Amino acid sequence: MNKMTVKDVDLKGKKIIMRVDFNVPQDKKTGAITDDTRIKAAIPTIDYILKNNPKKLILMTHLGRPDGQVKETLRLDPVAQRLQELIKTPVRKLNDCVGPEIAKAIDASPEKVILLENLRFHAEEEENDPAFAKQLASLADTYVNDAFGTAHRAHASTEGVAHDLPAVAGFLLDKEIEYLGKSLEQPDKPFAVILGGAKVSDKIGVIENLLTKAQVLVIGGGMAYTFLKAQGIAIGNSKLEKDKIDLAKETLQKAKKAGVKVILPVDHLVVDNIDTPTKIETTKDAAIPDGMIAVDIGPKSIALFCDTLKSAKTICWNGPLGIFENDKYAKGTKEVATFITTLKAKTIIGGGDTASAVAKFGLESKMTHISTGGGASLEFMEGKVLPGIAALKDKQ
Ligand SMILES: Nc1ncnc2c1ncn2[C@@H]1O[C@H](COP(=O)(O)OP(=O)(O)O)[C@@H](O)[C@H]1O
Ligand SMILES: O=C(OP(=O)(O)O)[C@H](O)COP(=O)(O)O
Ligand SMILES: [Mg+2]
Repeated sequence: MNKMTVKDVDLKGKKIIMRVDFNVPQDKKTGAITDDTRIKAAIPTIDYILKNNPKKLILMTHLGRPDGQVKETLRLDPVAQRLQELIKTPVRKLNDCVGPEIAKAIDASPEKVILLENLRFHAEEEENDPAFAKQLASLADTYVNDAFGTAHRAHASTEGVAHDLPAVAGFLLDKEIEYLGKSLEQPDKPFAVILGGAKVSDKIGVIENLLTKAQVLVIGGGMAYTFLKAQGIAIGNSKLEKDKIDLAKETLQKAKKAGVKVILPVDHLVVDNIDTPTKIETTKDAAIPDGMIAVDIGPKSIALFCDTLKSAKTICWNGPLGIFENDKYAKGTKEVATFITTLKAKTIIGGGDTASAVAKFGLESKMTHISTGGGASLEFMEGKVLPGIAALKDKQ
């Protein structure tokens, strides 16, 4: 990567502000962190900075999508607690991320490592508001970006702040770009992409560009139902992105023209209620009965997905194929994940939740690479310049 890193700047005696992606999966009921991969992934950079005697290391991240409001369940206290355990160094967690009181609290903190409160409690973060970015910048002397998972967002903490301070990359960002760049430049063919998950409107747009790279596209999870609807198939109350139906239709036509094989689920596990189901059934075909919600792909789809993937030489996967957090809805994701580990193929997994699924099934060491970024790795794969990376200083 042609960007300066923490190794290229003087850290001693300086206040360093570092954007990390600690947007970790949490248990819906208790708020407990269910997977700390993203916290662990930032530790090499944190350790390196601390070894170089900075005055302070100020960490900042978002958690979830609170949409500019303070949401008690999305405060970062559990993240600070886990970070402190992992780095074996005390962490001071503050209750906001900007303002004179925060600047004072940082200076007064006996702890060297500070974690600011969830950036997305302020709408200005996602608006990339220059005044908000300046407030963040005013807390430090140097900016480090190690948030690969959020590098596709042009937000105040990932892009704006880089205009106000010397801005360099951390080791995770550098490593992710290096790896994905090398392995996806000329992937061994057939190259298959598996797309699932819940961020349909965010990620459906990447497919068009992927049609020039991949030979096979397997679509499951929350991503599948907008495509099935576009084909006139009944989807009950399953996840639907209404204003993307036309885009899904066009995408399917473009894929046909480009000769890219698109595989969608042919059966599903459906429930009447996600959290408290009284009915759990497998459909006989792709159609979903009225009032029912698809929570996983069905057994015929598992077989079809595995059969489609068996000859792939490179597989990139973002987005679980069902609501795997619930063991009853995890079979599709688990079986396909297990199957691809048996292939002679390069397996690249990306995304906070997909990585967490792979960890839950104990398959981490059997995949070729696990990236901390889902949307970020998809946009990188498309060939887009990620704004969080573009804003950093070029190597001289
Ligand atoms: N059929 C489905 N309906 C609703 N949500 C789903 C479905 N299948 C998967 N999901 C959800 O998608 C979420 C992850 O999506 P996303 O954030 O896009 O993936 P990643 O973090 O790997 O990039 C998971 O929390 C999972 O429960
Ligand atoms: O979890 C993330 O992305 P992912 O779900 O695509 O892996 C990142 O932290 C970005 O979060 P966002 O999609 O709310 O901007
Ligand atoms: Mg996610």
